[in-house]
Amino acid sequence: MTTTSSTTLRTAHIKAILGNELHSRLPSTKILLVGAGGIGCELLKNVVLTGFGDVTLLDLDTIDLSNLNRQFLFRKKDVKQSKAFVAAKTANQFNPSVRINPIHANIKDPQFDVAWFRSFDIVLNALDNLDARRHVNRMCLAANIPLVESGTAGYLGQVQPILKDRTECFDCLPKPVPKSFPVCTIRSTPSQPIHCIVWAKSYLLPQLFGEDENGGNELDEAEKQGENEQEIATLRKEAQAFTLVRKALRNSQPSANGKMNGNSHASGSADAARLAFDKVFSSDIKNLLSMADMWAHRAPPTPLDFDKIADGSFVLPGATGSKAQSAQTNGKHVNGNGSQTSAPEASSSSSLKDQKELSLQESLVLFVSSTHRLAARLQAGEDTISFDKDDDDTLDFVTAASNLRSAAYGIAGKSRWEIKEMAGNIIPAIATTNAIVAGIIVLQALQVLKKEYSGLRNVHIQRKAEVPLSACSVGPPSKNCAVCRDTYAEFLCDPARVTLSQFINGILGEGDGDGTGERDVSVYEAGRILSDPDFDDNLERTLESLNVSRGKFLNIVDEDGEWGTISVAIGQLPPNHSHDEPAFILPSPLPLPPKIQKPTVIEPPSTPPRKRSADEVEVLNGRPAKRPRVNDAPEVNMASPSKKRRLEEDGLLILENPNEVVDDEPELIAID
Ligand SMILES: Nc1ncnc2c1ncn2[C@@H]1O[C@H](COP(=O)(O)OP(=O)(O)OP(=O)(O)O)[C@@H](O)[C@H]1O
Ligand SMILES: [Zn+2]
Repeated sequence: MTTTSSTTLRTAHIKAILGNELHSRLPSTKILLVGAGGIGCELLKNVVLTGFGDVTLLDLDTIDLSNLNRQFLFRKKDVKQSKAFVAAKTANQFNPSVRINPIHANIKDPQFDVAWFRSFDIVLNALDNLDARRHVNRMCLAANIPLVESGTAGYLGQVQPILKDRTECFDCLPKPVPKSFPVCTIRSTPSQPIHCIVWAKSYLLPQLFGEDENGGNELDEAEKQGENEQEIATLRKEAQAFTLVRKALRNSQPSANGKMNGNSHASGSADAARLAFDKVFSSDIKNLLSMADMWAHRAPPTPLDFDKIADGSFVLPGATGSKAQSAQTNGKHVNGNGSQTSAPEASSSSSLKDQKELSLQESLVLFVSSTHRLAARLQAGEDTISFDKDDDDTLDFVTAASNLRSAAYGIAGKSRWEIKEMAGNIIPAIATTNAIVAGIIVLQALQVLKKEYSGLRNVHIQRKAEVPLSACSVGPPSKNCAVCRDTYAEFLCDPARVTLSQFINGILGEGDGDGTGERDVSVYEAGRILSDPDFDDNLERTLESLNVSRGKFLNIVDEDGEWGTISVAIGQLPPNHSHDEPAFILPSPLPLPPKIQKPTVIEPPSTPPRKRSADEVEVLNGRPAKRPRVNDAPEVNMASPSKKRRLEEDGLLILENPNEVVDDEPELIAID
């Protein structure tokens, strides 16, 4: 059989489905596929088998053993290799005539600038985090390249085609913020297993093995939010007392084999695990109990007793008879120095051990042994240890500590398996959901390439047996979106030779102030403000000295809120650009932002504008401003911070929250 005939046979079916015209375009269509994980592997397979011929596959990660259950392009021998390279090599065998260019890198790296994005016909996202998704969304808008965005969470999945000025972008709709808990719930009044898990993972583990020496910032914040002052003061003292335990963990010699030493005095030196236990599960709880008010309407916790748990005589209130006994020892024998002959982590080779609930005594043994293992790592030179769901020592520690805390607060315990899932924020990935999503991505991509925009759909995979897939028409861009409503432009330059004022004047050009030309503007990079009409200190500095480089965006915001924001991507000069020419190339034509309907503003009292001092404004080299004007979140409407500033300059004081105390402003007018 000749090569031609085998190719013809290979493509006969797909050609019949797609039609000659579209099918013949696929080999030369340039696709960027971002992410070679669960969705990415399925998608690469689809892309290759559909007949696309030029694929760039980018992923920053290496293969982990836990990926193998669903990332079917990888085998055990590939663990620790680059995902992009292995996926490309495996998928190439499905169709050797496809060019797959693997890149092992972060999509946010500066070399992947707008011009690079523009070199593709379409971008397909197979990512797993908001930050990277937002970045690609923005780059595709700036480059005006269609994007198909996707995601799965267990049985749920979603595919969203995004076309500039035609559809909603990824940021048009606000995204849910990750769940957080009030600091006092975590630190003193937990009522659910997750509170104890978060405490063990995000408070106790960093306190003992991480950088955070007193968790002060969190408490300062809680105080500002108006949480109970006395409780905060107690928590502050509690945090300071960790210093002693941290020292012991870094200096003490844990007893042999990770066995717990029931009596610190008997060993001649304080045992660090015992010290940690006594502090957090006994003294700290006793301190909290001394605040009677706190327990007037809720069940008080029970301080735990190391020795009694170790010898099996500890009884929690409410536990009675044989239940109490089995809850504590599980019938296991405990020897004289408090070590259990079969520690849970060593007791069984079966994975079932991960799924059983630990007795109080087993939690204690695990607490001591994991503390010793982590302390040994610090003593062996590790600077700090933070939680990683795949690091057995940290997972054991969090399992033990959260279960002990749950016991003290009368909360149900959780197995190591459940804790891994909860502490690791794991949403089980289901290969079938990934496969369905990957199939839909290709269908939407084909729709985009055919330019049949009426057929574009936001598709959801849902857990409804009657309607497993829902396909909704795509919405238009949101009028208020601070990402896709910007006017995009590109400024090619050598950041070491271009000043901020050259940039501003160049982009605004010589117009008459009607969207172009000289007008009052502020310039931002991400959350930093680089200049505004009252702050000109940076104007003669180079972009490089302001840490503005290739791949970043500078936003030009109209001070009067009359014109839309211009979002300028910084790109590279062409290699043949002469050194004698200006060190930048302006976009042609210059960006012309749309006119904005001016919001009605209450006439403020006239007060002379106040010049800002340098330390009040942006602090360069990445340090945050004392009082940042805008935050980093793309949802922020860039017009509103400057509107807020204008009002402030006009004498109105805008409070961040209703409790903010103002001491130097005698007259306040409350406005909504
Ligand atoms: N900024 C980024 N640049 C490049 N690749 C990225 C970036 N952020 C995430 N990725 C990649 O996106 C892929 C997402 O795949 P997936 O959701 O299956 O995650 P995973 O890390 O493989 O699995 P799990 O998180 O369950 O261990 C990962 O391979 C990840 O490395
Ligand atoms: Zn948008």
